[in-house]
Amino acid sequence: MNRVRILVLNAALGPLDYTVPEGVDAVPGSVVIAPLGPRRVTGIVWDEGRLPGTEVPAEKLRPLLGLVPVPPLAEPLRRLVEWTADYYCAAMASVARMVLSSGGALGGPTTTTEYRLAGGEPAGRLTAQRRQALDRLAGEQGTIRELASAAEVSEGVLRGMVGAGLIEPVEVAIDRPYPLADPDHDVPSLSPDQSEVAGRLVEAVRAQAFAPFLLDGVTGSGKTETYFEPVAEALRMGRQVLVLLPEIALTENFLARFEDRFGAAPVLWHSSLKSTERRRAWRAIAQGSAQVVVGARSALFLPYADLGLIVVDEAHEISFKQDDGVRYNARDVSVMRARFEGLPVVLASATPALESLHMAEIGVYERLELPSRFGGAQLPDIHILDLTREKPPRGRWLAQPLVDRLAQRLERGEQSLLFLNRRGYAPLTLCRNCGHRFKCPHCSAWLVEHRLSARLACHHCGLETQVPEACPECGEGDCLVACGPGVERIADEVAELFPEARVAVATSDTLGSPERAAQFIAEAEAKAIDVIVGTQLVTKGFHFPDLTLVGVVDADLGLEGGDLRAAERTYQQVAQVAGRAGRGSKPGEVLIQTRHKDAPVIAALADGDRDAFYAAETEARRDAGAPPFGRWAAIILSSEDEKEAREAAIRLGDVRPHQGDLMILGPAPAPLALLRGRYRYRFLVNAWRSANLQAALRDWIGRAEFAPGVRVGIDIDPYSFV
Ligand SMILES: Nc1ncnc2c1ncn2[C@@H]1O[C@H](COP(=O)(O)OP(=O)(O)OP(=O)(O)O)[C@@H](O)[C@H]1O
Ligand SMILES: [Zn+2]
Repeated sequence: MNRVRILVLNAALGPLDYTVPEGVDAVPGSVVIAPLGPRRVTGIVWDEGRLPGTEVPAEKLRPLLGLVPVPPLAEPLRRLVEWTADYYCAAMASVARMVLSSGGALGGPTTTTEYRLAGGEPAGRLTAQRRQALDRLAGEQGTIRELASAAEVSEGVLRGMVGAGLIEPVEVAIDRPYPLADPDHDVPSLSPDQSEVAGRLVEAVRAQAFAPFLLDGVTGSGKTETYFEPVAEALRMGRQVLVLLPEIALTENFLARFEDRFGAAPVLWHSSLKSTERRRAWRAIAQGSAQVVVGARSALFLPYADLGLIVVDEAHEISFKQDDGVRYNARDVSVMRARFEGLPVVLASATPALESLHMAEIGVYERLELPSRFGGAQLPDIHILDLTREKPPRGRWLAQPLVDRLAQRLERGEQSLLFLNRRGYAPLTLCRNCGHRFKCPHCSAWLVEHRLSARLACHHCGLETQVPEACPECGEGDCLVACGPGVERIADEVAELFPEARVAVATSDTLGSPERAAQFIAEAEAKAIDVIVGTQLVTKGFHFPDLTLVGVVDADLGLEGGDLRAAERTYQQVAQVAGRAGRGSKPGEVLIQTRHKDAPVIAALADGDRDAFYAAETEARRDAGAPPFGRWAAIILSSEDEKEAREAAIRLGDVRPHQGDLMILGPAPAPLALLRGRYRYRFLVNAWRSANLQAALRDWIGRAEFAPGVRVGIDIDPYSFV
């Protein structure tokens, strides 16, 4: 008799066994519907012998209800699901959910109903809500729910408008094909360096075998143009390509360049896609008609029918690390996927992660270098501005030499970029009268004032409140003081110094949607902006030829706090933002404001001595047994009840393993001791490379018992230490 074991997409359930009814072709990887008590569950038929579970006698098994009409998940993807779950100590079901991440795609129908404005003039007077909907929905099409959120009216209002004929339904085919990309649409002529690198990558695509590359090219060297050639080759071979980008705000720029090169847009994948777009993309990916997919990290787990190449652009970016749900690093999992599938993977960066450089050094990754900027542009001159000597006046943050350079740029009609990695107006607000500090009630964090939206916001849980007129503690009016600068405050300072300058704030608050990002890029390119004040969002990817000055407002900011990669991250951020200067024909200049001009990372930036920085950092990591020489893992215990969290931490501490190859620090209250209403305790584990870290952690946690309100999170290779 034919029985199968399935992986159910519900982490609370173990694997379940079923019989396969006559006529149902269930093979490993098939997505199936199965009965469970009175319910139906979705699952994936797994390979025999690879999902441990208790044997149920055959006569007790129920038959599967049927197959979901999607291609079975291929073997390499099943191995990737297993590997990811095992490596990151996550449930296989949670990983599998990322593969089948478009529930809607699994259903049967091939058309769906969307809505849009019917056009024409409404008869009679409109309610304010209907007016608002008409104003905001021009050019929009989507489900009622999506339109309601776009127009900020209730779904009821829109349904009423459908009834009144103001909004009309449209039948949309889910599987309508995407426009075809043409590998030979507009082929650039590459520089000799670029040609050599591109040639090597094209060869690897043709070879159809696992080959990891580190594409290490200075800012402005044309890494994108270069890796477009192996993309073109994969297209010629009829295979699919995945390009991972760290930030959705960067995609606009990328899409435009992609379209110029290939004559059609790629298929987009990110978390804010509309559900119909998601279904269409998922199905096209699984059927093989999506040629090139550009996406955020979650695109990595999709069921590509015939993948031929993976590119991870800005591969050093920490946003490739997911910090909730399955805590994985898309950069590392990309390499594993390439290995299981047998294909080349390219990690591209001007400031590679130390871990990636190390892999190149020991010969695991092949290193391809682009040592100079494209078109003869020079790397910018870098100067240190010692804030202990050049103090800005009270309440100001830009030292005089930087102000002078800004003035010069404005005079010459060139653009400047000021970088400060802090959103909002001020990181802390307090009452001048009683000293009350505005804190988030759910997190151990200050509320950040955002003047552009007149709100106080918690950057951890998203809480927002209006800025109060009076202090909630002492009741005194007009007594709030902003402490320290955020980008909005720097923008104010520039506006006061140069009232005629056109200043733009560029952060995730102001460039949150693709449309706004596109508008910002268009304005900057048209030189309608003189000074950009931005966070890490503007440090990478952007190419504005007339931008010739970069000011780093506070280079010391990233060095504070307990981040074990602080120096590396500071180096990367400053080097990336410096890389925005002088990309065209005019030379660029960078001023770095710091109070610690002798700190090794600042000195390395000043000397432009990347090799010295990486060498010193490598030695420091070796001494500390830190990655890539040793490994870290974090365990985070949390509960809504402080005492419960603390006791769980103590209990886990009591049963800690004593092994020579593991060092366990903690438990200690996390730096963010309260997050989203949960109290948090942390352990940090430092392991030798040879230790079986995951097995030790699983065994350790398995030995402790926790109250039901306690959550246990394991973070392998953590990037966040809060
Ligand atoms: N072969 C080429 N032909 C024409 N233009 C090119 C070529 N190579 C690069 N460019 C142009 O040079 C500029 C810089 O290239 P690109 O943005 O790809 O650099 P990058 O290496 O990705 O830099 P960064 O790491 O700073 O983002 C872009 O405007 C790009 O279009
Ligand atoms: Zn909060």
